[in-house]
Amino acid sequence: MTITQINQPRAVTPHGILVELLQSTLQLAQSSNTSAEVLTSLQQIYNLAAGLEPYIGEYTTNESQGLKALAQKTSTEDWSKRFSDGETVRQLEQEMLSGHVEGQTLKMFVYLTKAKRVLEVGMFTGYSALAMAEALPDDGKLVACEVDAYVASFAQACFQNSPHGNKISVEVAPALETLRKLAQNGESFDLIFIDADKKEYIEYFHTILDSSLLAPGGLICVDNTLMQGQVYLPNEQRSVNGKAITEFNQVVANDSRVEQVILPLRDGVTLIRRI
Ligand SMILES: C[S@@+](CC[C@H](N)C(=O)[O-])C[C@H]1O[C@@H](n2cnc3c(N)ncnc32)[C@H](O)[C@@H]1O
Repeated sequence: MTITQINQPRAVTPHGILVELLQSTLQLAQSSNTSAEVLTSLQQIYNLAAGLEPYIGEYTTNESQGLKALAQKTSTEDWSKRFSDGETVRQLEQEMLSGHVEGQTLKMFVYLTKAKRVLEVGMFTGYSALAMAEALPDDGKLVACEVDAYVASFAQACFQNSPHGNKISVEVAPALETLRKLAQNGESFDLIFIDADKKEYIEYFHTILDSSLLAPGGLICVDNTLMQGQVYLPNEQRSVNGKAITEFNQVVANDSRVEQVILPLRDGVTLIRRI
C-alpha cells in the first residue's frame, strides 16, 4: 500500500496565528500557577477562536474531486527540493494555495457577477483558477498569469483531469508583462483576481485601472490584504510583504476612482469596483 504524505500547512492567516498563540498561552497557563477563573476564561476564548475555521469549512459546499486532487498533489510535493534543484525560480510552498473556503468564495463571485472572462494574476498550482473556471459558462475563459514554468506545467497537468480545465489558458511570464500585453490587445475581464508578487500589487492595480483590462461593472478581488495581521500591527513587526500590502491598502483607499471592502476571509480579500 502506498501511503501519501500530506504535510500540514502552517498558520498563515491572522486568525490561524491567533489560534496558535492562544493555544500556547493556554498551555503556559495550565503549566503555571494560574487561577481556575483565568484558566476557564482562556479555555473559552480558545474554543471560540479554534472552532471558527473548521466550522466554516464543514458547512461550506464541498470542493470538487478535481480541486481536492489538486490540493492533495500540492501538499505532497517537496517544494524546497524543487527550489534547491533549480526547477522553480523561487521558493514556493503549499501555504500559497488558497484552498476550499476561499476557492468556494471566488467561485461564488464568478456566479454572482455572471463573469464570462476572468483574469488571474498569480496562479501557483491552479487551485483558485480551477475553482473560478468551474463557475464559468462553457464558453467562458480564464487567463492565468504565472511566472514559474514548473508550477505552470504542474497546474496544467491537474487541469487536464477536470472537465473545466479547457477554459483556462496560462501565460508563463512576469505578470506585468502579460497585463501590458493583454491591455495593448484591448482585452478586458469581468473579474480579476490578484494574488502574485505582493511588492507589485500597486503596479498591477494601476495597470488595470489605467487600461481597459477591467470590463465596465467588473470586480477586482485581491488576496492577502491583511497579510497575517501585519497591516495593523506596528511597523517594526512588518515583513517586506507586510509593508508592501500596507502601502497597497493605502493606495486603494486614496484612489477616488474605486470603492472597496476588505473581507476578513483567510488572509484578507479586498473587493474593488470602479465607481
Ligand atoms: C500565492 S501564489 C498564488 C496562489 C493561487 N492563486 C491559489 O489561490 O492557489 C502566488 C503565485 O504567483 C507567482 N508569482 C510571483 N511573482 C509573479 C510575477 N511577477 N508574475 C507572475 N507570477 C508571479 C508565484 O510563482 C506563485 O505561484
